[in-house]
Amino acid sequence: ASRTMSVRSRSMQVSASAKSKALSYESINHAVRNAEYAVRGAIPIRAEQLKLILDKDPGSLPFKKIIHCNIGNPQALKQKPVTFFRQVVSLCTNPDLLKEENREDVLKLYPEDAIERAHKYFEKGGTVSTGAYTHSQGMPVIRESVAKFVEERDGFPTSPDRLFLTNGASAGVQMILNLLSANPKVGVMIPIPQYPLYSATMAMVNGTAVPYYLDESLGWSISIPELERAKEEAENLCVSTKALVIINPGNPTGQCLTWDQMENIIKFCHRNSLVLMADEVYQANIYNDDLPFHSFRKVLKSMPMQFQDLELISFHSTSKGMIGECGMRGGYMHLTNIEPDVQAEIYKCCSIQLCPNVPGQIMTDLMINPPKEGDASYQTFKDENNTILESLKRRAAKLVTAFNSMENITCEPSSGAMYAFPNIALPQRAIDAAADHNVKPDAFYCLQLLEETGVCTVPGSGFKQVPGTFHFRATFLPLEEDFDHFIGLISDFNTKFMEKYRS
Ligand SMILES: Cc1ncc(COP(=O)(O)O)c(CN[C@@H]2CONC2=O)c1O
Repeated sequence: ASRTMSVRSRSMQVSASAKSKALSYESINHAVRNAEYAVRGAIPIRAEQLKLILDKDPGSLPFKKIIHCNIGNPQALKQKPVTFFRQVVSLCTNPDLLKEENREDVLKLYPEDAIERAHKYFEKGGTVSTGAYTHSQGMPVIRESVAKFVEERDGFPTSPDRLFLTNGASAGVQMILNLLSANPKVGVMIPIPQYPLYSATMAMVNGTAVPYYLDESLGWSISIPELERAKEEAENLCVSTKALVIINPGNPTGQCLTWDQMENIIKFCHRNSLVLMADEVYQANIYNDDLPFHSFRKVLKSMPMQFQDLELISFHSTSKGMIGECGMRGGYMHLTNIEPDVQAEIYKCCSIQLCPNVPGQIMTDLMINPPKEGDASYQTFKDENNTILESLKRRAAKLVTAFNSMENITCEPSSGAMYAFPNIALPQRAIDAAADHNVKPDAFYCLQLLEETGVCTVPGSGFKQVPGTFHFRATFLPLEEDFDHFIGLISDFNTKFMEKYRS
């Protein structure tokens, strides 16, 4: 019987391999195949391979570790979580810690205000357990808190019903891009360079990405004539543009918009009947006091009545700021002037996903509603927050200055976000060598940098760029104690690279 079984199972295997697979590269949705996401593309994939080699044989490569500067993932580079936030989330996920009979013991480990805050999520408008599905838009008690945050930040009230908590900003962005892309001739304007969530998602939903170029010579600013040009070019291709994506502060470029620039963008969207998608995930990552963050909602609400029907969708995330809670997958999207029947469709999409994850919802509330002056945990929170902010400011300035001191490299200031995006004037011989290796020139530079130093970055081609220009993106997230070493690795590599390929 066992022999029969083995023959039968072998014959079934043969038949399976002989029959073409139901799921083959050729048979899958080509829209998925067309999507590209360089932040975790070829260079980071190679970095993972090198890491496995180092794990097996530590001395086998010209460096001891990989420095992952390809992704804005602060806690992966040893940034500590904010104490109060993790105290509250841990209290919420272990119900025994909130039982009255355990209070005396729990108070030995947790401050009273953390226990008090944790209870809030299990009261009216909250949940019964972090393991239970919540309202499709997220817990009402948290959406009320976000509405209060928005009103205090902007000076204009909003309703919790216009807020949707999301599994990171990505989930919200993808839902809206999908909703917009009614057919392949619908266009969404996206910045170049851009965070590739946008171009990848537009490919996946069979929409048309309508690129508009940021002006590197003007600090990556957005020009209205360029927006007009891009939209007109799309119209000439019979593409009907429905939305404009703005990332402010910018990723990968780090620029921050001024109030006037934002007003002009709103006017452009209004006169062209475009939905404005405001990606504001880096709103707390502000390093230049002369360029403070303003939300698009605040600017819009401050403008004359004629603009007050502009359709605006704003996105926020727990992945950035001073907290870097990327893995918690928290965030929200905020609808302004979106038609009720369209909001109902967005609600349906959220309901199909059931609900955003509950720890991420709680982290979203903690992000926008941290300890206040007078709370037991306020001083610790304030010290932790300011320490991280001041360090990010120093690292941003230091990395940009370092890039500007390297041969054939120039770099615009990083006034916000988590990245520097230097421009490399690659010698022709390097461009030719890249062609010989069948890789794009800036990818060739990034690959050589990785193979020789362990520093993992993302080539500018992964964010798209003006043809004939070359860039790469590096985060400034390595801890300050490692920062000089990190910069030295890139600087020494660049000197050797330019020496080797100097025309
Ligand atoms: C501009 C922008 N929008 C949205 C997101 C998505 O964030 P969530 O984690 O909330 O989904 C990111 C993440 N930043 C990516 C990830 O790390 N490095 C990056 O460039 C981003 O940079």
